[in-house]
Amino acid sequence: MTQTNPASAIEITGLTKDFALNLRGIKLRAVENLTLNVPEGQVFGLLGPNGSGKSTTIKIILGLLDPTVGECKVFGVPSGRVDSRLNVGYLPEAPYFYRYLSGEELVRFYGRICGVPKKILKDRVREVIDWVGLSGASHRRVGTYSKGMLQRIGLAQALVHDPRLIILDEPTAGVDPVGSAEISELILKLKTQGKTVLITSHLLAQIEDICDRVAILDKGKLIVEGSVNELVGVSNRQSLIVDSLPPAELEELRGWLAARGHALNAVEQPRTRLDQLFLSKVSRPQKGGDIK
Ligand SMILES: Nc1ncnc2c1ncn2[C@@H]1O[C@H](COP(=O)(O)OP(=O)(O)OP(=O)(O)O)[C@@H](O)[C@H]1O
Repeated sequence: MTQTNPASAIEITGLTKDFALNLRGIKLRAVENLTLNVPEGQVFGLLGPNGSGKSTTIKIILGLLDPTVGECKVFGVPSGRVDSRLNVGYLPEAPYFYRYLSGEELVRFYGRICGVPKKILKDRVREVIDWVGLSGASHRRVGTYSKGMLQRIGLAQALVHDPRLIILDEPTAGVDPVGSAEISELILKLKTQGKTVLITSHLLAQIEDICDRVAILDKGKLIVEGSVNELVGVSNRQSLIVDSLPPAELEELRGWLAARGHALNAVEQPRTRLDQLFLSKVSRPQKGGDIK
């Protein structure tokens, strides 16, 4: 195995992907000259509007599609090679699971496909199902699971072979805010275990909360890439949160700042975020019960 950059989980260089649309040679450029580095051990958000090339990029990382131009390496191994996938777990955008299998049977099935040794498979399956909070429902048929439970069992199948890189395509699509917050918590736990997570999501507040870095694609091109703190922080301003001031004292403060050459730019009532309000009001489901 040739290891080019040990600090990179994914290295994409000059990647272009064209799809042939018809026999007359009309092509659609889904990804154009993309260069991207996903550092190992970080949560990385791949963002962009519908049709911007996120899923195409993921399929190339997974070796499901070949690049037209450029290259993609996973832990230093070209993504077209089968061994590049040994350390990758994948939760597709709309996973299709065989509905008559129980959660446990499903995860065991994927564990066998991924080569988890037989003697540890049973314990490993229980461990990951417990980890995603589905122990109490592991014998239920997957066809009876709610959307949130399906995403959790999908996460369990992606983790069963203990991969170093986990790719999650829209893991919270259609999941309610409680389920969504729990998936965010699981992603952050994966990070504390040293895993690399590549996630796509249209829930930008969630991405901001959990990602170290993000890349934004538009029409197949990389528009922005960087650390979330650098991208959304405003470096030349500060917020001070104080108890409510009577108008006279507020004017005094404004004058005090003006005398020192500073402006009081905004006086606002702090607001809680709607998702935090929602989470503080609704009950969390019992583990293994009707998890949403
Ligand atoms: N197999 C294919 N054949 C032809 N065109 C395709 C194919 N797969 C994707 N495309 C086109 O490539 C472009 C990028 O699609 P892609 O699915 O990568 O976008 P996306 O960012 O994942 O979108 P979404 O957020 O809707 O999932 C789109 O214009 C899409 O129609």
